[in-house]
Amino acid sequence: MNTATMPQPTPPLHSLRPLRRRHLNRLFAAVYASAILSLFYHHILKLLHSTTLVSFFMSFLLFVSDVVLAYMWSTTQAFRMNPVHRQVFPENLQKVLDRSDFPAMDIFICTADPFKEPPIDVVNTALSVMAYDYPTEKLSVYVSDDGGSELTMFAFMEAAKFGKQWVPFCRENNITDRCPDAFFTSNYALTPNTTEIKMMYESMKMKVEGAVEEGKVKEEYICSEEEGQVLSQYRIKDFSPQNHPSVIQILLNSKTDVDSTGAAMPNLIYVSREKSKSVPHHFKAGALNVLLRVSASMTNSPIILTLDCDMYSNDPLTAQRVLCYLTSRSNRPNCGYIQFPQRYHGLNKADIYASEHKRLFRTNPIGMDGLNGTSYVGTGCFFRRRVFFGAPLSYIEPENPELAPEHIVDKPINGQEVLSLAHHVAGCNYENRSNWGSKMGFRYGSLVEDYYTGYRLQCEGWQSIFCDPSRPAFLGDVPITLIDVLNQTKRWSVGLLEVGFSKYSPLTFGIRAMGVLMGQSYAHYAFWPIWSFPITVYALLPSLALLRGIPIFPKVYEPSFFLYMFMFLGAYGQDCVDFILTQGTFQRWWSDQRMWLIRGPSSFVFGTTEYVMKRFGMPTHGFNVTSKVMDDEPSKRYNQGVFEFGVASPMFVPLATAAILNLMAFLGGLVVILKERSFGSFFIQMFIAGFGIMNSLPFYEAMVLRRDIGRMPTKTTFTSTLLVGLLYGIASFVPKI
Ligand SMILES: O=c1ccn([C@@H]2O[C@H](COP(=O)(O)OP(=O)(O)O[C@H]3O[C@H](CO)[C@@H](O)[C@H](O)[C@H]3O)[C@@H](O)[C@H]2O)c(=O)[nH]1
Ligand SMILES: [Mn+2]
Repeated sequence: MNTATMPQPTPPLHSLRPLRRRHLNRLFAAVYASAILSLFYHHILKLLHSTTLVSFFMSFLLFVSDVVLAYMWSTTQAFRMNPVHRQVFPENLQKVLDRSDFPAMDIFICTADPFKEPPIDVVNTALSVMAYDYPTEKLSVYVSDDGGSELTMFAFMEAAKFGKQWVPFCRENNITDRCPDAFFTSNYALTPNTTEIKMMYESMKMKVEGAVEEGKVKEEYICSEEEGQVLSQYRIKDFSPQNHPSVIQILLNSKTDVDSTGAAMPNLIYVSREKSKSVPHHFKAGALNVLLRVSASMTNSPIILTLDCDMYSNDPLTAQRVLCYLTSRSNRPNCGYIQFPQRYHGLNKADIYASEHKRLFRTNPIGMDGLNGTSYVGTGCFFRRRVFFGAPLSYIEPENPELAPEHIVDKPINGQEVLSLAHHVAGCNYENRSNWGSKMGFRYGSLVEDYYTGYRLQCEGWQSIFCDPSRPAFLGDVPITLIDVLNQTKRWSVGLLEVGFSKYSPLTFGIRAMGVLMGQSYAHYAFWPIWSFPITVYALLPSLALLRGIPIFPKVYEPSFFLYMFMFLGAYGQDCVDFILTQGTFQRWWSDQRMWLIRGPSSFVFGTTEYVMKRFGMPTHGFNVTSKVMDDEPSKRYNQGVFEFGVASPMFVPLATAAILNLMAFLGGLVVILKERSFGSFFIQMFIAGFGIMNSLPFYEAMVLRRDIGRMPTKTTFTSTLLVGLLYGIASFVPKI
């Protein structure tokens, strides 16, 4: 596994170094595992000695909670056994590979809704990659528009024109921020040149945003008959996002379109696949498979980059960094993909919603990279096209040989032959009775198609590499309201459970296919939502018992008290250290653990419920696209680090309930302690309630102090207060033991 010393061609293109902290991690894992065993022993004694049904039930709830926590702890150890650090040296690339030998790349950008994903942002993403420091004629950008919208098409027609100025501008001035919006909001040098290009950008932006505001492209924006014809495809009878024929448009052709300096432009192709209400479209995975085939019919590049519409390129050298791994035969001979972390711009200082997902996108991947490679996270990932056609040693031939990864396209991309094949493979019935989605392409069956696809590829024997350069390769938007954040993780929860409880569960199939540690890493995510159980139990049970004056934890100074302390401080402490060591701050870590607690009774519980409903065939939400719109007011509050509630969502109810209950319990607990002089018996319960209060501060503020529109809706506060009353009522029937 440790391959730092493998011979490499000189000069080196990349290096790998295991982190020293792995030794400490392993030692700590052994100590902590023994503590878990002692805790279980303590639990079993308590269960055996419980005298009443009620005390048995409470002990049992706590025991199951701790079993879940221990299981999740065991899965996180896989990430800690061998974390590695990699470096690439793109400056050496051209000594090894001539620029003219760089392989061609197809870049896929997905968008699904022009009102949640502003077309001007999608355009920015596309322009940022079209301007890669890479031979332009080897780049092809394919935009998938699941929103089937003339607004997106219009935005890209404009982008094609502006791109002819933007791409050479970046190249000639050696610009680093090649996403126009990022460039124009940075501290750039004011020259006549930049002022001119800024004006062009602003004029494009105004037209595109104007069209979105109107909801349609006005006649005055349409410059030519050809443009009118393109847009007329959307204006046929019964055309809707859910029901329409395929629309494929070559907006730039690298063979014929040149930029303002006469150099070739990259290909830019717009694709909106055929949709029919009666045919399942498999959301993003379906869109990506259409792009796989459409791109095969046109360019069939051996390397594919997938991007979400909000993830713009922040480093023009990224494609070259990837070549550093793909050209040298590294220690990963079966490397199928290279994943860059999802990183974000515009986070507030404390990252109140923990949108950074540091563990998911940065800490855990270096752990998996030290095993057999990291998971696929949906965006910022470069694949070899070959991985979508079977395992490394068992190639699966697609139904049409023209789609095979080795096939060389020698026909013009705007020729009739290519176009008719492209429309054919973008048809909504094309995949019927085929291997697409099951053995070929991106895999269907989970709402987290990224996680699932990467997982299945790794089970087949493909490996991967995690590349996390210090300048982020891609930057994306974060949701800025709590409900968007919770809905996003709710969707992930549904998708993850779909994998966890499928016949390909990492626990069974995964461990057999890729070994215990890799299997455990994937199981960690598959069972992510089960964290809801211990979090909810710990949020409610100790407080209710405290209010009733029932001690449920060991007394201070009892040996098992120290066990509890060690387990809490040990797990939290290690988590905090890991977080801060990956370029984190204490403040952001605090937000991160708070969001973990918040997700428990909300996203995770509701996600699990939705999963169960789905299993029983009841209608569910599907892929609810996260909004990337930055409205002024919520944006302002987000930047000030204030939580945004605003809507009366049922997901807020358990959270507000726990917040109120913890506060009441803490105050009630003080009374109990003073009355009974029993501080020692209730210390842990007081501590838990107090910890709950510390984490609930934004909730109290939102329920009581705030008057702005983002406050907690009165309805939610009212319902939660009633619920606390109800819970307390039920608890009062419980006899004191
Ligand atoms: O029917 C659909 C639904 C979504 N998308 C696109 O999928 C991407 C991700 O959607 P988003 O709403 O931003 O979801 P997130 O939860 O932010 O995305 C994370 O989780 C998804 C899986 O749930 C992955 O696909 C993403 O890559 C990953 O960043 C966007 O570009 C969408 O346009 C489609 O193309 N078609
Ligand atoms: Mn997203």
